Amino acid sequence: MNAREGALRVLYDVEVNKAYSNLALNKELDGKEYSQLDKGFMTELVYGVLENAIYIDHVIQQFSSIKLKKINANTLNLLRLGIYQIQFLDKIPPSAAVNESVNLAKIYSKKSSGFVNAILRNVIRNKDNIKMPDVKKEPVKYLSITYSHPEWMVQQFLKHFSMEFTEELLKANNTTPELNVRVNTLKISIEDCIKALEKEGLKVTQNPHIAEALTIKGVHNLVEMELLRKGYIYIQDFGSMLIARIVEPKEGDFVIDVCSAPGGKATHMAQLMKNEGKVLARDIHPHKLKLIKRNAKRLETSIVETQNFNGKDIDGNLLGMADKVLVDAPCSGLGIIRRKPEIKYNKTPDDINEITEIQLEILRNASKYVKPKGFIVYSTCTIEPSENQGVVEKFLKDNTNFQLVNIGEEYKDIIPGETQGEMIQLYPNVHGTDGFFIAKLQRKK
Ligand SMILES: C[S@@+](CC[C@H](N)C(=O)[O-])C[C@H]1O[C@@H](n2cnc3c(N)ncnc32)[C@H](O)[C@@H]1O
Repeated sequence: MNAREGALRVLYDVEVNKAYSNLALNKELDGKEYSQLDKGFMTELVYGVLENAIYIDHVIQQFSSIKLKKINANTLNLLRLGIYQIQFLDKIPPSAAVNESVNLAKIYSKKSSGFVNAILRNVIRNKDNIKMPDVKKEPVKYLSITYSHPEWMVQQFLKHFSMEFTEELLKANNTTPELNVRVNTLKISIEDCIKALEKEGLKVTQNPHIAEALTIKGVHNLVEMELLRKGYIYIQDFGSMLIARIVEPKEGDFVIDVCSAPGGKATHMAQLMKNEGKVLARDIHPHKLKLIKRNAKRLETSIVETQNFNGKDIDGNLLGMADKVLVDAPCSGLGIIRRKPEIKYNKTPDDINEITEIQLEILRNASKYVKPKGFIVYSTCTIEPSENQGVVEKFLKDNTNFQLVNIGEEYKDIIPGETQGEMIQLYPNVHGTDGFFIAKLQRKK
């Protein structure tokens, strides 16, 4: 098995079985004997194809008389893999890209090896003459093909942002995020952790806003990293870390995290509480509670208690009991396209309308657990205003007993970039973080 074959299998899984790219890739990497080099190359191929799939399909359609819909999944993915290497990877000789795809076609899609060969050779000959839509006449189509985002998504972004901002956002969505980790200060001091990472030959930078947040460079094998396995660090985006910081739980607090799996923010809150008090970590999916438990065990956050509970229901036993409540709501994920590029192809405009109803219902129910003068934080990893400000504004309309905390002002020391308003929105192209939204509300009495 080589990297290209592994990549083909992962792409099949993502396209046909609708698997998440990160999970499908881990499944392929797990337990198979790939070299370190092959693992890296396979990851690059999978994400490269997924990030650029609309553009690549546009190229295929220019050279194929057969419509894309009529081409079977393996043949199509072999063409995509070939074109990605020809068009985006200077280090691969184009002839090698063609030969490898043709050889794999002989195994995975026997009758189409001639077709794969013909299309890829044609692409090599015409690689600098790919026809693109005119940006002035068809801006949506141009952005959609150039940056491989579906047209409806581009239109949605253009409703809220300028052409220039949208283009920067789409570009940023196709980049690989840097590796951010949170130091688990329950087990190690920040200073000692930085020293230990540097001892492993890694380049470490401490975030200027959040002391426990580090960026590390030079990691070859994350899974084998001792500091990670032993719970000294937790992989987490800066934007995500900001959320627990804005919940700002104190030692001894009772906190409810109503949508908590896999427990990134729940364990961070327990860390900020120095393992004193209680974090009730709930989720609708029982199998995901295992992930929270595993993380809490590894990080030694002993105050995290898991519970299977649907946020669409109300728990009469907890009314007015919590000092702080976190609703890290399920969302369209338009802020984490860098990590899960398949979001671009799997989501529809209807998904957004549907999810806003659920988000509002979960927020309404969760607010009932807040003590007088207590707080509730609503966060998502999307940049779609109807799921963010839209939900909060609707909530505030019928819940006049809550008021917004001006987090742009109150937490300006930890929020990256320019001062923001009462609610904050982070963007990959502006802040270099995932596209998180955060609002904090206080119960008046
Ligand atoms: C954005 S993720 C949470 C991430 C988590 N807070 C963290 O920091 O690791 C949203 C979670 O909400 C859960 N979820 C979806 N619908 C839910 C519902 N109706 N009630 C409770 N949890 C729900 C999903 O299973 C998912 O784990």
